[in-house]
Amino acid sequence: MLEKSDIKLAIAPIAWTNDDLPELGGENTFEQCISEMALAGFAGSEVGNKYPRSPEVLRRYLAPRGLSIASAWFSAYLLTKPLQETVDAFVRHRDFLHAMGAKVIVVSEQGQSIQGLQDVPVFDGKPSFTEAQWRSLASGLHRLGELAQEKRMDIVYHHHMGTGVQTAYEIDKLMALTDPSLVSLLFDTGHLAFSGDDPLAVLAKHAGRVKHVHLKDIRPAVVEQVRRERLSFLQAVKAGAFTVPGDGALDFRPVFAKLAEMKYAGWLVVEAEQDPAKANPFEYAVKARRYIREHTGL
Ligand SMILES: O=C1C[C@@H](O)[C@H](O)[C@@H](O)C1=O
Ligand SMILES: [Co+2]
Repeated sequence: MLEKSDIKLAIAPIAWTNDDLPELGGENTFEQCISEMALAGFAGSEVGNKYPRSPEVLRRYLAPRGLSIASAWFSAYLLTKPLQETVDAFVRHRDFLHAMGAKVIVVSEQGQSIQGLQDVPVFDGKPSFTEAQWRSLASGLHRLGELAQEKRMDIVYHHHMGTGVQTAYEIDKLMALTDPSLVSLLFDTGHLAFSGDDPLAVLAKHAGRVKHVHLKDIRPAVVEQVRRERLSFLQAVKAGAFTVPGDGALDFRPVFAKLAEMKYAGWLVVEAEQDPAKANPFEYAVKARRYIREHTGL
């Protein structure tokens, strides 16, 4: 069983306002978003672009609502820009998260990613790294891992649709090429299921590396439509490929059991971007919270 003392539950603001697609939820305010997170029973949040970037100001909004910051996404450009540019941006991001009390930093290589391109089919257009690129990604991540450790933090790599680290095979490769003491893994159920991989198998294989979890469900009929109609990642999001745990096709019970067996301690973050005009973010947050309670007792 997952222990209350080990696990903190968070929800990502992307269900209220989508940073990748600003037209989704542009009308939802920051204060509505964090108030509804707290009301739905969550203790933490990741960071969206409406959040104040001053740690002092952000804390003033979060503390009365009993929320803290679990982490936040960082886009690395290790394969396409001079290392120093990524390092400088990473240090600013790290220091902000450190001031907010977060312990992990979500990192994703975006140099050749197609996740933000509206018209590139996500199943056909993803990059595949050459051996030289894999080596330079690993060495850049080692540098970011060292910088994180200066503040006693860890980087957690986010495998993601439309990127060079999407499939189970690519995750295996990245894990094999990187030093476990410097590079940990973010396990995102929805991206693995979308990709056609078995989330549970990936979790079991890399249990020792997983230090952050995104709980996302999928609607398989929409994923099938994305394949058939050659939609992009953002078109897939708009069409409703993702939803909250308990609302889609994934059975999270074996995932929760595996996390308990491996004595996972850290954040479980509900993260389900979809169109807030179709899927009311507060109602879906409540639905997710209820599902987690029902299946974990948390
Ligand atoms: O963790 C994530 C952050 C988002 O910006 C991203 O596109 C989403 O799919 C995700 O998993
Ligand atoms: Co995620």
